[in-house]
Amino acid sequence: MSELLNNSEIAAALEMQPQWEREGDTLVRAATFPTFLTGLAAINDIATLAEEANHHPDIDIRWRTVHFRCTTHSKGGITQLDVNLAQAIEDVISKHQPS
Ligand SMILES: C[C@H](O)[C@H](O)[C@H]1CNC2=NC(N)=NC(=O)C2=N1
Repeated sequence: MSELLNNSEIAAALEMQPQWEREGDTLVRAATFPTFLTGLAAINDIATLAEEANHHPDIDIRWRTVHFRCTTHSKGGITQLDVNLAQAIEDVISKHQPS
């Protein structure tokens, strides 16, 4: 699960997650929320999932826009853990958007 993915595996994962992009050894996503506090509520939910997975995104909060970066620091690149985390983050982002 935490072995480095090759380029085609990463490309296939991104096909499933079109909101995410690859920046070198990291999967990245910028999400804009209705309010600053909504963004923080989403981050709180993501933090719980990250703790459960023992795999954590890098998070950069810019008012209502939150930048997520997923990479496996201990491996120095992208693993299935990052793909799974990106999917979990995407699900939380969707839940915190206006219906
Ligand atoms: C001991 C090590 O820090 C832990 O296994 C986890 C914590 N969360 C982590 N998160 C991420 N993104 N990469 C890691 O290598 C990682 N390691």
